[in-house]
Amino acid sequence: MKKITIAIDGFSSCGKSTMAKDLAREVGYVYVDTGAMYRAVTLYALENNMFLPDGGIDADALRRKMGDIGISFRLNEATGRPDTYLNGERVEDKIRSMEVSDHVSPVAALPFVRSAMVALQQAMGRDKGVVMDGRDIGTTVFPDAELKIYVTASAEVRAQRRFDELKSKGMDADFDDILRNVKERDYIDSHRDVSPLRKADDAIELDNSHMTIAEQKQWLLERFHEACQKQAD
Ligand SMILES: Nc1ncnc2c1ncn2[C@@H]1O[C@H](COP(=O)(O)OP(=O)(O)OP(=O)(O)O)[C@@H](O)[C@H]1O
Ligand SMILES: Nc1ccn([C@@H]2O[C@H](COP(=O)(O)O)[C@@H](O)[C@H]2O)c(=O)n1
Repeated sequence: MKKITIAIDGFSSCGKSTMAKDLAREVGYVYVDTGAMYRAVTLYALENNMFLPDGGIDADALRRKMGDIGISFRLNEATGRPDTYLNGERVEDKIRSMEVSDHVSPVAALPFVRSAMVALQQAMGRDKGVVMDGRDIGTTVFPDAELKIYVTASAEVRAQRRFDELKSKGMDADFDDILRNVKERDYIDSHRDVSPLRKADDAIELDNSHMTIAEQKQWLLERFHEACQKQAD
């Protein structure tokens, strides 16, 4: 069967990567978490003191250093999932911190950051057989993807899911703080000039507010088989 490209976009913390990883594993495709790439650039900027005292980013300093930022994924044998590496260091935990979450959207709005990440993502998906999740995969990275999904859920449901996740990992979590971050990122991501978050015209919308993980996995698998069938006809 010919491999296809699957683009999963949507708001923060709505379950995109959970769905994407599950599907990739089920059908033997490569999974790419593009949010992790923007998070890695943000971590680099934080660790290299590129944020100004007022919280803004020193864009010129980051632009000069873009060539020094190496982002890659390596399969974690224990989890069976890819981990994110920044210049050879495994940064999977660091990039999920609240500090990175609080700084990532302004970094991801910078045109030179986006063009560098989009080029990497297009190279990763060149041979198809990829499930990629993010904000602009169906609109900018792979506008010709055979299957595009746009996931939504209420901000409160999403914040609760993230809160539960952090608690279950034994990490500090404050619901109001998470809700504020989710809403703030949604706003910046959907209002930036370059590739704002929006549903591609040909994307299938899924509101998973009242779905279980197992139900959304099954739903996506069905959409995958339909898209493959359409491709074969
Ligand atoms: N249908 C669901 N019901 C309950 N919890 C869910 C559901 N889907 C995902 N989750 C949980 O919600 C949390 C956020 O999911 P996930 O990380 O997949 O979202 P995301 O959209 O990829 O987020 P981000 O954009 O921030 O990377 C995870 O803890 C995940 O296990
Ligand atoms: N294709 C993408 C993916 C992500 N972003 C930005 O990164 C932030 C973190 O992404 P998560 O998926 O890990 O939540 C996100 O809020 C966006 O600002 C992006 O711009 N494009």
